Amino acid sequence: MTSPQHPAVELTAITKSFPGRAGTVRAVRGIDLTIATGEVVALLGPNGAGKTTTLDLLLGLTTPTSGEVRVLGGSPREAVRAGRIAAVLQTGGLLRDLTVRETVELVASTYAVHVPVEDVLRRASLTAIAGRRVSLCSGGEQQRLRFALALLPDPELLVLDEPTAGMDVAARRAFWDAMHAEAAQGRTVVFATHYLEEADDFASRIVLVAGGRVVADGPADVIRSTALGRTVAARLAPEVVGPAATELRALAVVHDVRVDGDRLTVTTADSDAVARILLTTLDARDVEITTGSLESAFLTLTGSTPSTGSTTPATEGAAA
Ligand SMILES: Nc1ncnc2c1ncn2[C@@H]1O[C@H](COP(=O)(O)OP(=O)(O)OP(=O)(O)O)[C@@H](O)[C@H]1O
Repeated sequence: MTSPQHPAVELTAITKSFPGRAGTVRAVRGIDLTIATGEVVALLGPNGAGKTTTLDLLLGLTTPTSGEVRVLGGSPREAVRAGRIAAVLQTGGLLRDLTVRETVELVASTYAVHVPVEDVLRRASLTAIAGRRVSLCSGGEQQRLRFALALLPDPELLVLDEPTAGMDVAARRAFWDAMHAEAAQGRTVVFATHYLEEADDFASRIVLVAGGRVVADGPADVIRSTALGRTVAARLAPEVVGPAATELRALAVVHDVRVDGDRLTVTTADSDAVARILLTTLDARDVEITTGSLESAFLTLTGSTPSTGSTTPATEGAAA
């Protein structure tokens, strides 16, 4: 299924601008991104971060203003034409009067070669509702139908734009269960999401996008520690707490020290060093090291919240 000699995705110095009433909207402002075959990558970012534009570039639905997009070693259009890349987009053409199976059969008839219809229905957990009219399907079921359609050409790369938007928790879980099975087959999956938990739970790598740029890229725990460092908490003898807080605040690797009774909580870039001091020179008890939440990391890195974020792309050429 794979072309190991090429990365699945190579974006080099990509920019994309759109003309807008208030001037040029710079939706993507210089993204370099390489995604290896078999990776499951979340593009996580607030509204207007440039996620959809980036996915559109991968799918050849739009071309970059500058820079180069390579997909599976060729152009996006070549990959789409060969059925090597497929997408589940937020909206898009389902015929309401057809049943689920009829929809899959219709789209299958447009491919010279495709995966058997019953196979994709099963993989998208649609077999039980294959006879249901599309107009009677829930939003989650319609997304699973779009997913089934994306599986028909047996793509190497699946691109999903907020595939679970509007789904309840159970529907979201069912959707990702189906996606997990596809990823386990070695398919590369790139998806955009506002949901931190979704990125954290499902992706092996998170690319945090804000204002048309990549602001962090790595496993969720790396992103957390980049943004926040870690927290070391411990209990100390009451007479030691005050001087210990002063001593720790003086260290360059310490961001913050909070005192609550005999408990000290230290936010630091070097939790090992702080734990060592607490244990060896301050005789601390109950030492705990934790990483911050991804939610806080997101706030620190992008300056906005993931689901209600208001990071706006820069405009230029407008009278300020
Ligand atoms: N065709 C277009 N014409 C003008 N501006 C556009 C166009 N497409 C996108 N934009 C603008 O570019 C910016 C980035 O949009 P994009 O849809 O890529 O962000 P996003 O991260 O996917 O946001 P959301 O999470 O809200 O879908 C936004 O300010 C958007 O309004």
